[in-house]
Amino acid sequence: MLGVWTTEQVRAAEDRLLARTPDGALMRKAAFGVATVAAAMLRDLTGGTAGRRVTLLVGAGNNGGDALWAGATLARRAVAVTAVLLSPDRAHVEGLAAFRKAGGRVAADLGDPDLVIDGIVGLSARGPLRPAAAALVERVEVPILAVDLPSGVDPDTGAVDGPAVRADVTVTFGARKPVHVLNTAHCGEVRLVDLGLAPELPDPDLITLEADDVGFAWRVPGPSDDKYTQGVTGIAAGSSTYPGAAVLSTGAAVLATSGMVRYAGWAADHVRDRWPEVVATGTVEDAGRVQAWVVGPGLGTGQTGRDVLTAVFSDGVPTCVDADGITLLAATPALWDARDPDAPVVLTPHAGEFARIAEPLGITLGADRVAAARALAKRLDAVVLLKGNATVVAAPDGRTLVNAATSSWLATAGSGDVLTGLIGALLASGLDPWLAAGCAAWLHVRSAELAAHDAPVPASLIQQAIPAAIRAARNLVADGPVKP
Ligand SMILES: NC(=O)C1=CN([C@@H]2O[C@H](COP(=O)(O)OP(=O)(O)OC[C@H]3O[C@@H](n4cnc5c(N)ncnc54)[C@H](O)[C@@H]3O)[C@@H](O)[C@H]2O)[C@@H](O)CC1
Ligand SMILES: [K+]
Repeated sequence: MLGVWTTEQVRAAEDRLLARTPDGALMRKAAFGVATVAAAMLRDLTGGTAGRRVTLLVGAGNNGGDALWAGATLARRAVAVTAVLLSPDRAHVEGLAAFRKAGGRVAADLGDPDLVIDGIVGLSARGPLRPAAAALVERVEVPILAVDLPSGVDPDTGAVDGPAVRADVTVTFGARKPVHVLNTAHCGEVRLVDLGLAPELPDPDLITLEADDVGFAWRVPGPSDDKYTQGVTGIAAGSSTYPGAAVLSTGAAVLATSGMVRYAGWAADHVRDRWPEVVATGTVEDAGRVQAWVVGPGLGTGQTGRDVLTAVFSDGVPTCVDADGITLLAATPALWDARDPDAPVVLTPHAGEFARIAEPLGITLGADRVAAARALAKRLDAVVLLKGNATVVAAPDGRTLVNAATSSWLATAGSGDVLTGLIGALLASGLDPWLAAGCAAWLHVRSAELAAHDAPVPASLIQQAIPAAIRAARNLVADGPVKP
């Protein structure tokens, strides 16, 4: 599990650390980390460092100071370093002096570099790149290393509202900030330089799950388990128009649990044909006992859908509501009345579904996706999994995790149905609903990575990669769930 802290939290922690650290020591440590990564990138790109060319884009604050100190270190290693000062009067004084002393050169233009270091703006960034910086960045044709964060991207929301740096690698300091998990497309690979900040940091604002967290959370059957004790997942999905949604979500649940899966709905024959191990019936009432329900994928938004949702809620078990289920709740809020207040609900909207259900409640999906997901989770007393390139999962109590996509191959028809089935299986296994949604999101991304191999991948192949993704997560957990 990796922690993520807001810029306000990081700033306060840095102030406490700075108070007991010699002047300039933290900046030099940060800059040394930048120089080390820059040298490694140069070696990868060109086979060496001596005589290679690096251009620094230097803004007005300490972020530019980091770049200048890093430039000084590189210049001492015989790299030809040029600095373009975007605010020459406000450039970091000590950093600039060290840079010049080491043999760095100040110039008005980019030159012809092998690598560019973005030290335009860091933690204090507000809004997109200003025109002069934007014009320079637009002309960069070589890899970019961003200092702390890619300039022009909002540090706390990852939002981009105009010109911004798209980095290949971002070297950040002390703690990950929200931008690093919310906008991996602009950050590229994120490296963290340890500044010794940990003792000063409060509890993280967000977390992001790693493979071993997911492996640890996955329920492994013991010798006394049978098909019922591991949790039975119920799937109420599909219609004559969308039988495929039923097959995809049910199959994902089958592959994600060694317990049992029941299906209730129109597509029972389709489901049985593809997944003979599923106990399939026509209605929720006939389905038998389950420990969690999935409701919504391909369900339709008419009276049948409303009846199914009501029947599922009346069962009083943890429930994941997706797709048409969300649209139904948005159109007919009275459907919530059937919910047992003690039974957790997980909602899995994409941006459009989020707007549908949240806007009537006065919650809009703006640049701050974390704030929006948290507000809706609290308001509806439900876990909200907001889909997107970075998936945000907020619990009603405020716990929030972000799962960053590593590519966009998951954005394919039916992919959401697979995710829903995974969530259902994890809910049925008794996992905390927030963690269940987070682990499912992680596994979904991993399955797509394994299935895609840098090519388009249909949802049915993402589904087939589920066992391999579970194995990848579980392999990191020695002898089962023993993590302290
Ligand atoms: N505080 C510390 O202990 C440390 C800070 N470090 C560095 O210091 C950075 C923060 O430095 P600062 O607080 O001086 O601020 P920045 O360097 O982030 O920003 C400097 C100034 O740029 C201007 N600015 C804001 N948005 C802009 C935009 N879109 N385009 C152009 N200019 C813009 C503002 O006037 C702002 O005050 C961190 O990101 C990190 O790189 C590191 O040296 C590690 C230690
Ligand atoms: K930067």
